[in-house]
Parts: sequence; C-alpha cells; structure tokens
Amino acid sequence: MAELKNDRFLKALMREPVDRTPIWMMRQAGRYLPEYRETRAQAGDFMSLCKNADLACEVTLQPLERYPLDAAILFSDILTIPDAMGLGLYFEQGEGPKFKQTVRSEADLSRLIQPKMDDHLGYVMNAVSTIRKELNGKVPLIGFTGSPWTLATYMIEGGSSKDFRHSKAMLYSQPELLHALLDQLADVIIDYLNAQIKAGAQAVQIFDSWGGSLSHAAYTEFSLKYMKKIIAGLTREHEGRKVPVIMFTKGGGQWLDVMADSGADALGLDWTTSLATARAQVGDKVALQGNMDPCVLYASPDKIRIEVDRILAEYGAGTGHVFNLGHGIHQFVDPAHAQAFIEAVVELSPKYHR
Ligand SMILES: Cc1c2[nH]c(c1CCC(=O)O)Cc1[nH]c(c(CCC(=O)O)c1C)Cc1[nH]c(c(CCC(=O)O)c1C)Cc1[nH]c(c(C)c1CCC(=O)O)C2
Repeated sequence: MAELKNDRFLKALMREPVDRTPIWMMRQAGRYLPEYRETRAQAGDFMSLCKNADLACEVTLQPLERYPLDAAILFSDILTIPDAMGLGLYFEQGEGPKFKQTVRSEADLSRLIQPKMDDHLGYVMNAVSTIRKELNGKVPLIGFTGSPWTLATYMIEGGSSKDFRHSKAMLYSQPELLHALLDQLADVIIDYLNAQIKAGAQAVQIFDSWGGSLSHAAYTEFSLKYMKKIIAGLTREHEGRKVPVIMFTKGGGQWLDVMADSGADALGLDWTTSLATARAQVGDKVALQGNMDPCVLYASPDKIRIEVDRILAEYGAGTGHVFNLGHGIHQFVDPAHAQAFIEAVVELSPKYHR
C-alpha cells in the first residue's frame, strides 16, 4: 500500500501537532458538482452509482481534484445496511429514500436478513479498496455508517421523516422491540465498519443524523448506548496506525459530556454549538470536527472567509480541530464558494499551529 503523503487529518483526530487545520466537507462528493451529476447520469440511478466500484471511486475523487482537501470519504450511503437486510431501498425522482418493507413488529424483525459483508455488502468493500488504490496515499480515506438509531428511523418509517411518528411511538410503547432492532443493527454495523477498515478505510465516522430528535434520557438509552457498543467492537489499529472514530450526533451539542466518554476519538458538531464552549467542556478527551453552517456557503467569498476566521479563532490555538461544515453541503451551493471556503481554512489556519 502506498505511503500516506498527507496525514494531518489523522493527526488532528488523535490530537497530535499539525501544520494547519485539516479540512473535508460532509457530502463533498455530490450534486453541487456538475461532474458528479454527469457521472450519476451515466450510472443511471444513485444506487447503481454506489454499486459500481469504478464510478463510485470516480465521484469520491472529484472534489479532491478541485480542492486541497485533507481527506476523502467513501462514496456510498448509510442506507446500504437496511437494504442488505432485505427492506428493498429505492429512490423516487425528486424524493428521498424509500423502503418497500418496514419494521414495526416482532414478525418484521424476525424476517430481517443477517447480511454477509463479502456478499450482500461486497460492493461497498470493492469501492473502498478501489478508492484506496486510486488515492495512492494522497490523503486518508474515511469509511462510514449510520448510527443504529438513525438507521432504525428509516427502517421503521419506511423512509425519511419529519416527526419520527412510528419510531418514537415504538420507543415509548414497545421499547423492547426497538432495543432488539438497535442491538441487531449494532452487531451488523461492527462487522460493516471492520470490513471497511480491512478493505482500506483509515478513519470511520458514525452519522447519528437523527440522535438530536431524542429526549435527554432517550438519547443515552436508545442512541449513545449502541454507538458505544459499536466503538468497543471496532478494529482500532490497522496497517500499523490508529483508526480514529468520529461520532457525529446532529443536534447533540448538549450531550458532549457523555459523548466524550463514549470511546470515540473525535466528536462532530453542528453549527448550533460554540466550538469554544465545546472545547472547554471536552478538554483533552476528544478532538472536535465542524462546525460552519452549510448556509454560509450561499454568502459571498469575502463573507465566507470572515466566518472561517471566526470559527478558527473560536477553537483557538493548538491541535484537535478538524474543520468541516456542521452538516452536508447543499446541492445548490456554487462550487466556487466551496473553493473559497476550503482555501480560507488552508490560508488562515497555520497561525493557530505555531
Ligand atoms: C441521513 C443520511 C443519508 N445518507 C447519509 C446520511 C447521513 C448524513 C446526513 O445526515 O446527511 C450519508 C451519506 N450519503 C452520501 C454520502 C457520500 C459521501 C459524502 O460525500 O459525504 C454520505 C456520507 C451520498 C448521497 N446520498 C444521497 C445522495 C443524493 C442522491 C442523488 O445523487 O440524487 C448522495 C450524494 C441520497 C440520500 N441518502 C439519504 C437521504 C436522506 C438521501 C436523499 C436526500 C438527498 O438527496 O440529500 C440518507
């Protein structure tokens, strides 16, 4: 395997000194890039793009050809797992993801397939190893998964949801059923992330996109508990290097104290939390990743630069910060504004690392 030429992302996650703040963007490969839209049209639909290792590799590398990013993220989706468990994922034009089957009863739960990593999810591992080879050590590759709670919401609702009606109803009226589903998902996710690490992922992120919809008490019992189980089951060292784990609970800024004790190396933050407050709270337990509001990218390059400077100052001097957006980049962002954002981090951050 080619030697890693740029490791400032992995170093910052482990809170080791770096020359400048590393940066990558959630959803950095996606519809805001005209070249992504072209490759996706060539693939036919979104899942065909995920299942074609060469095309998935091509779109993973597209943002790295434009911008000086410090990490690549596997092009795939969190919903590959429920799909492999037999729910039948599909995307309707102009709508979000949908499932043919839902999980709302014991009987539904017992019908779920225990997916095999080199069979049902082999296409994800092929994409990982293809991307690693093609990256040739340029930057590290991030693997990822959804959290058990986040995946469970899609499986119970049958798609995206605003109010999580069925999943929350299950949480309060059939908690044992929900726990059984979450526990099963945690076991599948452990195998899934370990397979990604074996195939070449050099860091992993758990997207707990809907953890912030839970009450304070429910967050620890129904989301954090299962993410802790996952982290405890992961391969933490591979190819002679630590494999850092990033835990991102969107809307979870009020739970940083318990999240910092989860075993994760870094916590992702959305834009509603102050980086200064978060840093004071977590101390040297974990690194922090984030947290510019993705909507700042609708402003002018000058305004973007001012906001980058403010966020860098808010974190302050020293390592332990990975710059990112507080959530995925929107499809309507001008690629030139993403460029101004990334260049501002590259140019303005070295003074915090002297
Ligand atoms: C909740 C969630 C999903 N998928 C994901 C999450 C967690 C992150 C978050 O909170 O946003 C994670 C994800 N999805 C995708 C990636 C690729 C890697 C990256 O560049 O970050 C990652 C990391 C590609 C994608 N996943 C999807 C697209 C758009 C599909 C297209 O090309 O039309 C992409 C690029 C489809 C998808 N997939 C999902 C939804 C709700 C949708 C439809 C909404 C949308 O279009 O943004 C589920």
